[in-house]
Amino acid sequence: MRLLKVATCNLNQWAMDFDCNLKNIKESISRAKQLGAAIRLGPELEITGYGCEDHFLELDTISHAWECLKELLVGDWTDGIFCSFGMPVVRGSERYNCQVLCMNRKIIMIRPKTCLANDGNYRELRWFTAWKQKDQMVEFQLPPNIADDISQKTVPFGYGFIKFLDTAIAAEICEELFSSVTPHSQLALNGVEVFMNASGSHHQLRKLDVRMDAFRAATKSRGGLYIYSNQQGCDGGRLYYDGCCCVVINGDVVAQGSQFSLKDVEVVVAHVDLDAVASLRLSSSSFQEQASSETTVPSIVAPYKLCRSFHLEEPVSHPLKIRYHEPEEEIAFGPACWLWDYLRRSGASGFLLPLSGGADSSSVAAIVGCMCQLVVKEIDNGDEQVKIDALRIGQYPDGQYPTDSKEFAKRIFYTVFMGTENSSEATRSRAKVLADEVGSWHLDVCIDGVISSLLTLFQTLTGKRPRYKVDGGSNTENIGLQNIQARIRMVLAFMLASLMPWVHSKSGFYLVLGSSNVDEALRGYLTKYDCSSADINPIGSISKTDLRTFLRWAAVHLGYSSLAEVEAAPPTAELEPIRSNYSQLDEVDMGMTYEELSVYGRLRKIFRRGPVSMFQDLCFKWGSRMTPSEIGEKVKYFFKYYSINRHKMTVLTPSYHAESYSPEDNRFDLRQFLYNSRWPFQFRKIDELIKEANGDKALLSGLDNGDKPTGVISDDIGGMGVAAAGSGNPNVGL
Ligand SMILES: Nc1ncnc2c1ncn2[C@@H]1O[C@H](COP(=O)(O)OP(=O)(O)OC[C@H]2O[C@@H]([n+]3cccc(C(=O)O)c3)[C@H](O)[C@@H]2O)[C@@H](O)[C@H]1O
Ligand SMILES: Nc1ncnc2c1ncn2[C@@H]1O[C@H](COP(=O)(O)OP(=O)(O)OP(=O)(O)O)[C@@H](O)[C@H]1O
Ligand SMILES: NC(=O)CC[C@H](N)C(=O)O
Repeated sequence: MRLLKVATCNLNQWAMDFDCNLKNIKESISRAKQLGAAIRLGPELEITGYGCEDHFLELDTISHAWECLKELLVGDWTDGIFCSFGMPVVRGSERYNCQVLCMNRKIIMIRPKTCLANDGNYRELRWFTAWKQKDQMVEFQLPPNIADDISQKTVPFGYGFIKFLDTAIAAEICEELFSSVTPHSQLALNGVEVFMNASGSHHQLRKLDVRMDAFRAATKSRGGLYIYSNQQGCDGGRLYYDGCCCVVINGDVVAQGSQFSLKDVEVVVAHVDLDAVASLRLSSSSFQEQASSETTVPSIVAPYKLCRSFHLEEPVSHPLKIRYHEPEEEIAFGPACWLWDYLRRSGASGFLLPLSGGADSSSVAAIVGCMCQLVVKEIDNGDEQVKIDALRIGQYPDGQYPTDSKEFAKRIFYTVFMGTENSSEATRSRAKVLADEVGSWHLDVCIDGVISSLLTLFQTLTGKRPRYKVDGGSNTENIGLQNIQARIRMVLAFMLASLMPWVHSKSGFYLVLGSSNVDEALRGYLTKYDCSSADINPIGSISKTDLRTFLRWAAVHLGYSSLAEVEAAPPTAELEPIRSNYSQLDEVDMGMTYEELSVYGRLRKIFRRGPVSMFQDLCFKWGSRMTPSEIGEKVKYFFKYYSINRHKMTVLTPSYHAESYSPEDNRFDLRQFLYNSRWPFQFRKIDELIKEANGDKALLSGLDNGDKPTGVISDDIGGMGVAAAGSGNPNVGL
């Protein structure tokens, strides 16, 4: 037997905070050593933090990373433990994203990433070059100050693996695992038994199974020990890195860390028998045949043993059932943890949320409540760092600390209902009841006085006073009157957020939370610079359909029972007067349902459909209940409003990135914002197709929601109901 104990970790790094990152790295090594591990793996670019972005272009960033690495190497950190550290390295005139492999105060090898992540949220090619040379490693000259201090001048650099006396180990860096030609397949045939994947991978709803399936597939038939490490938390941007460090052997998960947590450092270990890997490989004739003819990958020798022979001091790790969160839990915990990191790192004293009693702002209130619950739970579990942060943010007197989530919420969370004559008693009271359940400090204000002052000012200036449509006003007047209310709310929200702490004799400021959802953004059904313009938004990339499912879940599982009523109410902006024969409803106003918007949103972004191909897809999907010309009208209507309002995406409040259908313009869904909203060429094509399909007469039978006409659209494109994280959702891109 070759018994090997390995440790991997989730680290809550912060881009450019080298002290914080180094502290976490040291803590993870200490714990790995205490647990008796022979290997410690950390996340991708852990020394700088993964999300440094253009700071990677600064040479300071590279030299600080070396300075931190030197500190690890001159101390006893790497004594007796093989460590992988993630950091950027400059070689000549190229910058590489590397795993630096060290042991016993020496660098054994530097492995640059060969396949960079450059889709969706990732832009690694902007900062790094992919290492392309696969046939030999090169000699890397260490920076002089490092070389002197660790008495080592050079180190092998490149693609390859390390032959220890009792096993062979290689790095595989994040995206490489998901690429078409994976390093691990070639390395396994070269005899590599242990793979160390350092990753910087963000949370996306229902994505975890894609990752877990990849680890299992990498090792199930060809055998192998796969160790995965990831960042966890908000490292300074819109992404939440979702940890889930784990260890997999021959397709079985034997250790799995948390996906959502407030901890700065989480270390998991596994104790495995590497002979199980050798034995599986030797039982496969095809593996041996292919191994015997595989091109030789460069390797270097490290004269150390990492394994122990048979002993009974500790059992080997057994296969575990993989833990997947339900999507509703993902919506609660991911944004809650992201908010906590943001809050404690921003220097703010809490959050302020304009709470309308509607589905969106109520979801945000529930997420903040969930954050408070997690904080109290973590303090209860003995997490000192969470306690220190909570005491500081909550400004507790000496000797007191949070023991109750509602009490904590009262200190750090203001909610404010800003009613007008157009608000209903139902929404006002729903806001109040939910605030009581969550524990926030709730304010209820009437802003009619401010609105009428503005209108009087306008009248003095122009001699005219706009009227609502129901009172005989034009469309322009109607929109103008709505937008005044919406924008005043934004101004008032920021005013309260900066001055309420002063009113309550507290220091600091509160961050304003936004609560617009992805569908409203996509359709542009929001006022530019209204209450959707906030400091940060935890639900900005989540669809209304998913939020409603979340509300039903949260009513039960977070204990905020009033959310069930919030969910059941029809969505309304309450910006127009309510009359016996009129009340404003979102779906009527928008000219489409939220469910339809979800379908358009997914087809547009995830399936990269333009107007014409979206029309074609929807003919298959909706063909049994709508005519092609009806579908054509719907598609045109959607694209018209999408394009008219695309400019609003340029100023969208920074949002937690949770979904691959997000229309967020700044980092993820990069598009122009001035369109010809008549789409003349595309709409003409749709008209031609309708004509060819014989217009209104052509009804396709047997093809509806559940059918998958083109093999592209899955039947869950409308929302969360169907697929949970572990159920193999085909819609998630990594
Ligand atoms: N191409 C372009 N590039 C850059 N900017 C452009 C632009 N076209 C217009 N604009 C600007 O955008 C303005 C129009 O946008 P905006 O001011 O938002 O106004 P608008 O989109 O006309 O109206 C807001 C809509 O949101 C709805 N709504 C629903 C629910 C809630 C809320 C709420 O806020 O609570 C609002 C409301 O009913 C109304 O239909 C123009 O006046 C102009 O300043
Ligand atoms: N009466 C109100 N009091 C406080 N805030 C409000 C009020 N009306 C709207 N807001 C704020 O403005 C945001 C946008 O308003 P909108 O009417 O579009 O609501 P929404 O996006 O449907 O959200 P909700 O479902 O929370 O009403 C809301 O999410 C909320 O934060
Ligand atoms: N850092 C990376 O290489 C990211 C890879 C991949 N797209 C992921 O999300 O996991």
